Amino acid sequence: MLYGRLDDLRAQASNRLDASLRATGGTPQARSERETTIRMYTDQLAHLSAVENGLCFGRLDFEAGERRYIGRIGVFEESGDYEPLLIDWRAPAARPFYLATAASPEGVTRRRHIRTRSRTVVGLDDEVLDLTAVKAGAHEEVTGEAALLAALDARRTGRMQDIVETIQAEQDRVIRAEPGGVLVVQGGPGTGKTAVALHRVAYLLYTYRQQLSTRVVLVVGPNETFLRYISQVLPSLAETGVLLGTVGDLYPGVTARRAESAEAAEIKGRLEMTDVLAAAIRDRQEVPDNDIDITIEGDTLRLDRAICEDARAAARKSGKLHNLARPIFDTEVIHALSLQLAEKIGTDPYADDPLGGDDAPGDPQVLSEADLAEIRRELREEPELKAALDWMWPILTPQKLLRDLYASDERLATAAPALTSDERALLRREPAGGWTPADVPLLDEAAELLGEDDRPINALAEKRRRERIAYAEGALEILSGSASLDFEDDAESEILAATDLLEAERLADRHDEELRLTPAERAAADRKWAFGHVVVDEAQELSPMAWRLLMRRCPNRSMTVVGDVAQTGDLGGTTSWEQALEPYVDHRWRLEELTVNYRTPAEIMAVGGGVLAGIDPSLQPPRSVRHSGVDPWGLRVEPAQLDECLVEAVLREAAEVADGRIGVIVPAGHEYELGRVVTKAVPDAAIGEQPDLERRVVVLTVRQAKGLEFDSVIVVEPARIVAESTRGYRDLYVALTRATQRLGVLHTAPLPAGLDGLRPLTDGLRPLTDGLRPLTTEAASPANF
Ligand SMILES: Nc1ncnc2c1ncn2[C@@H]1O[C@H](COP(=O)(O)OP(=O)(O)OP(=O)(O)O)[C@@H](O)[C@H]1O
Repeated sequence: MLYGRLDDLRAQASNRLDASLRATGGTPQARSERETTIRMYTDQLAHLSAVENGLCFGRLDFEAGERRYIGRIGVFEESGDYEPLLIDWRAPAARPFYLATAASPEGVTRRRHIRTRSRTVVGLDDEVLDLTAVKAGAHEEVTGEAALLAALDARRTGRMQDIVETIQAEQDRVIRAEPGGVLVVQGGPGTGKTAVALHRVAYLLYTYRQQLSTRVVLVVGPNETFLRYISQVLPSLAETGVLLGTVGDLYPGVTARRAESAEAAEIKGRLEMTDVLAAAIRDRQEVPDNDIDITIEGDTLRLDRAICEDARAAARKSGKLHNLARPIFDTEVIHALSLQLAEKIGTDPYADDPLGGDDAPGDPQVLSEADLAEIRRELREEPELKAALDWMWPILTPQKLLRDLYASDERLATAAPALTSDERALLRREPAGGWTPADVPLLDEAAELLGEDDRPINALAEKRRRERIAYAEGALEILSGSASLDFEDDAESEILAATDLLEAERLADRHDEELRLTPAERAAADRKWAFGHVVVDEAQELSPMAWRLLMRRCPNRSMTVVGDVAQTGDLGGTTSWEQALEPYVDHRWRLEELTVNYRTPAEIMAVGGGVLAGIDPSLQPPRSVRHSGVDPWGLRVEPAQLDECLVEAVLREAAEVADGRIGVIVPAGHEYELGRVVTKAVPDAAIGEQPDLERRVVVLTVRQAKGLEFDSVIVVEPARIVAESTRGYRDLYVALTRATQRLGVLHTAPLPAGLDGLRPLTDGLRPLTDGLRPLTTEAASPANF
């Protein structure tokens, strides 16, 4: 019945779309409306297709006999009272599905999880919400335990899946929290922070669609690979129109793919770079050491240091941004030079009047104000002077400012005296070669400090608009035919002309809309876009400069910030939310903590916990929701055997996880060398900048593995991972917590401190496991769905 209704809705949308596509011609307004309709029905069809799988996944039975079905979207009866057939998981009426417990049943007597494959029910899990029926050993904090464990034990696919069927109570609270202000969601590895953040976006769009769909929600992730990994989640929840990006993507027109050292990125991320940029701009406001002679109409004028210094002081004092202050600088210089000329002319009683003025010779006021204006105009056109002005106060783009700064030891020394010479050397680079992600917040900051002179762009836009109005007026004239000619009365025809013009303007604006992009596309192209809500994932990795950029994009401070300060790997990242957020919102941010680890089985988390204790004994690892029954293994080998053993380990893990995914996490800089070793045995293993996560085996660094997960993980050379960064132990903690089932550690050097919970493989690389063991499962018969 539900799928029948879904098919009807699809057929309806499809017919309407066809009709809109078939329609042709019409007024510009009709065409524009058709465009909107086509977009609307296309979106509707995409939404209805997205919910095909798992359309209905839950049922609630209430004490009073009421029954509610919970699903991915709301579906209503076609006629009558439009009774809900299926309740959208985000609607308040669906909430007991996630919150009701035996201790607090909210009127619910039974919660049913319905598992489907295509359109067929393949399993039901019932929970009777009655304290007397609670089974010994069941987890009280977990709702829908059987369905949850089935989801957690499922093989990974290389793409993150939605969790809409098994959202847990502590996650539900975060998902449905009010959108205002900054909400920080802190949680250890695998606590569902990413999943929660994405479901929160879907919830906010459902609840506040009007405001958010036009202002757009921005989701920021740590890298491209991660964004691809999560990219299916929102579409599977029938939500599109959200902008996903890294901080490096947030400067329109710049693609930040250049690599650089972690140390250089850290320096660029420091807050003091705002002072460096401000100083770099001041450094571009130069005065000449020697006087510059400008010849105009046979007279030589002297552009001396004093004139330039006064002009510079006046332009700086204006308080305008660099590019916007240039006209002031020009005016001051030109004014001083024109006075020089006036003085020359005025003090030479025998001079011919060069400008044909009619002042009497000998009169000190030989030039009229009009003459002076003419002189100034001529001076403005003088190429020599123009070149001098361009040199002294150049109009700068952020790109030029930064490129020139990095390319010059002198400029760096002047702008960044507080950095050590070694630090400045890390910033030094030749202009060609593109931008790094850490450059992007600096470009953004520079754009703010330089100011954009948008007058030429506005003038062009206005010109285009007028052309379109003229065109639309023409179109209207043709449409209205001779109607306006029938008016005899002058006044009336004037009124008509005015309304015509209004209509023409409206049509011109409509025409603009016709060419329009979706709000998300417009947001991506606009540096000054103010997003309706911003979600930051792996937020602990953001540098202070990156925070500044994001706060600029979110002036209403409606943000969800998710991360784990124990997992910070970037040298410029934060280990304190307080420190990161205080400059922008002071103490006005809320903290929610997620405490249950859904990804990593308890055996693996015990190993991770040992490393975490070494990082900071006050940090608690999250509680794992399940055991796997498989202890993580460790194998020390001779360096000469490493390649061979790595291949063996990969093959054996592949056999263990059948069609699951294996992640081989290696020290940075060794991904290609070890990747080649692996690809010899597994030719389609993925390596590289943006590895394909859907391949069975992926070789990657910790930085690339951030936020990802695999059925089985092999960590290679942990001591080297620790040694390569001052945050090496945190990196190791991240690496150890990527597995959903199995973990192995292969090493040639002694293990780093804290990593002593591994089971040594004394007998080589024989298969170890007796399989995963979920804690409890309870299945009801699929018959009575
Ligand atoms: N309620 C849930 N039901 C089913 N699966 C869940 C649930 N919560 C989390 N998971 C699963 O647990 C895994 C970890 O979730 P997620 O990646 O969101 O965690 P995280 O806190 O962002 O981890 P990390 O900090 O390590 O990146 C994912 O596979 C996710 O689908």
